[in-house]
Amino acid sequence: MRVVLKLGTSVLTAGSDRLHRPRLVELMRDISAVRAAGHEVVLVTSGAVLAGWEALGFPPRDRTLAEKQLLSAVGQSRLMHLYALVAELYGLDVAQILLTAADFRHRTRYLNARTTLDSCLRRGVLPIINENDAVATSEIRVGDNDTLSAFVANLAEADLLVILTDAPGLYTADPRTHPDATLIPVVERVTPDVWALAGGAGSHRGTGGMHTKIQAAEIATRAGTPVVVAPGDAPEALRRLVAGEALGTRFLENGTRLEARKRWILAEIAPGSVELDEGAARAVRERGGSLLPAGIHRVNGPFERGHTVRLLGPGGQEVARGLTRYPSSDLALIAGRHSRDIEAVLGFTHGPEAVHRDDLVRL
Ligand SMILES: Nc1ncnc2c1ncn2[C@@H]1O[C@H](COP(=O)(O)OP(=O)(O)O)[C@@H](O)[C@H]1O
Ligand SMILES: N[C@@H](CCC(=O)OP(=O)(O)O)C(=O)O
Repeated sequence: MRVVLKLGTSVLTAGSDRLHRPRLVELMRDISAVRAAGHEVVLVTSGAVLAGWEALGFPPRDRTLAEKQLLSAVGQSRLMHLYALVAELYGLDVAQILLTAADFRHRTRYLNARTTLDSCLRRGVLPIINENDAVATSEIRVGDNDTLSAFVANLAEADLLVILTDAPGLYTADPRTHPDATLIPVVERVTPDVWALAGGAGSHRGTGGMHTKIQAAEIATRAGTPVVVAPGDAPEALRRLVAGEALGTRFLENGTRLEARKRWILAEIAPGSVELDEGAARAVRERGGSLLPAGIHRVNGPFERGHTVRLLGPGGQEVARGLTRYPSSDLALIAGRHSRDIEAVLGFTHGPEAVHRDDLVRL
């Protein structure tokens, strides 16, 4: 299972006004146990602003963007330093990936982020993601890490998104102000009724309260990834959730991940195409295999890396549609050649496939 775990500031501080070291150790132990059981974990963390505030001796609260940027610039490296220290206790290496909304919007940046994330997971390194607050102006900010974690779950094609927070889950009303509110264990679909539970603006604490968690749930479940909002102080929360235990609120996925992805690929406008030889057309059509450059005899561009292209059989009929890993200019140079020659021809490689089977929809 590939899990994206989001830790809010409230979890990392454990009710105090600084990063709570013992809590970090507990959380890392939980992550390490889940990884030892064979799962992949991607961490999305908040806490940079808080860490900066702590490092500068708790200056008076100032919620302007400039101050947040300063505090996160100071705090991000300290936050990572702490993560590296506690990860080392469990023999884990960590990697820092800082993203903004622009990285999800631009195809090439999106694909590059995905490649780096994949490389970390392949090498057993724990990727730790936060918003790049220091450079994120209002137009390119995601703005809150709940939403960021949903974008990351899509990027990573996660099987589960776990959002740990200081509430035990989604309640029928904000439990801080409504002591009689009760836990909702399962949300089948994010409807207006569900949105209404988050309370109006102003009832939220932290960056977004429950509102941004529901938004994250909507984004991820729509792409086929289930989401759990659970209490960050529950012992071994991640291990228990991955094992299927009911804890907090579970938002059920809306269709399968593959269907969501295929819908997305088919919805793309695809002016570019590649013409396949008989063998490649058969491999793609009959076995749903990846398309290698060797099976391409003509490239009809222009198109960029990550664009949707039509895969045409020898008779000119469209056999499939998929996302190309190479732009048309590069693909023209490696068409008809063995994948092991890619690096020699281009001077770099984005992998052996022109279109990977995960990115391909047969027609
Ligand atoms: N319906 C609700 N159920 C649970 N919590 C809610 C609800 N509405 C608002 N909240 C508030 O959302 C808070 C969690 O969000 P937030 O403070 O932003 O945490 P984090 O730092 O983990 O993102 C809870 O402490 C709670 O006061
Ligand atoms: N990027 C910011 C966190 C923003 C955020 O969404 O915080 P939270 O509501 O605590 O998850 C930081 O590192 O401080």
